[in-house]
Amino acid sequence: MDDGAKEQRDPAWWGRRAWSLLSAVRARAPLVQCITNLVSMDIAANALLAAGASPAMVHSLREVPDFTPRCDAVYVNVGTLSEDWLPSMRAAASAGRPWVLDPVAAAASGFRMEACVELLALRPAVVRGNASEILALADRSVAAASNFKGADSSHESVDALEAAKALALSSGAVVAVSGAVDFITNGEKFVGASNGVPMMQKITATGCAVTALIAAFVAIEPSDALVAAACALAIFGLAGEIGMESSKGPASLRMHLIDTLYCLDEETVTSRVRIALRP
Ligand SMILES: Nc1ncnc2c1ncn2[C@@H]1O[C@H](COP(=O)(O)OP(=O)(O)O)[C@@H](O)[C@H]1O
Ligand SMILES: Cc1ncsc1CCOP(=O)(O)O
Ligand SMILES: [Mg+2]
Repeated sequence: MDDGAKEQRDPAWWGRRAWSLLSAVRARAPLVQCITNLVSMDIAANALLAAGASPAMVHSLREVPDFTPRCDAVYVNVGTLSEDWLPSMRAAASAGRPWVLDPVAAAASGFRMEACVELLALRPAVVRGNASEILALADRSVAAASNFKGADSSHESVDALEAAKALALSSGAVVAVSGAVDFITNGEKFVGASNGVPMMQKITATGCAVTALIAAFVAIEPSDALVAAACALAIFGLAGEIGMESSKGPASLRMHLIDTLYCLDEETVTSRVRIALRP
């Protein structure tokens, strides 16, 4: 077992790591370029701001040479992919900044799957998807199944563990599968983050927002994308958990989740983040 793995067997270590990364995001306000889908722009930008980062929804190809090199991280999301945006995604992903991919509804079409596969070859630090997206991407398969649900998952995160491992090994990226338990792997280690509430699935683009948050954490910790991704997922889930205590349904949860993300303090993060290295 390496030294990192020894530390990571201690749940309290994760609480301290999550707090130190959130504090660093607040202190350093990393600039995150987001080339993300039209549905998610608002919640992703608000989640980044509430966490202390600076979002910039900049997607013109002509702005990439000037703008992207000045960013601390890049977030690419194919949720409302079009021919026009793919060149910007390629260029931003190739600009030498750490970047993160959200393969929304990867199996929706051959065009989308090919785009995801091409982007994967540009070495994202992290790929975060729901279980159906990670299963499809690992297989490079376009949906034939009758239970295909587009941007929503028709699988549990635990169903995609092997796929996540294979995808991490074939791409070199850290792969995060979200769900009741979020699983994060580099192909060797598996970490589980179990904060969150099921109602988060009833708010559109929560997955996109947490991938944006992963990009902000990767900006702070580019050399350990596994830790960055696990801590971002747990922090976002914790904000959902606490936000749910004051919410009646998806719309109020959206508001309370963002407020909670903004207000999280050291005591709450260190005592309530639930991350564990899996055997
Ligand atoms: N059953 C669940 N219980 C707790 N949290 C969940 C559950 N399902 C999803 N989440 C959380 O909701 C967020 C979005 O995940 P998910 O719904 O899997 O992504 P997507 O929106 O891309 O389909 C993540 O933070 C995840 O941890
Ligand atoms: C509904 C929808 N349609 C295209 S992108 C999108 C949002 C998907 O968000 P998430 O992946 O977080 O569910
Ligand atoms: Mg998604």
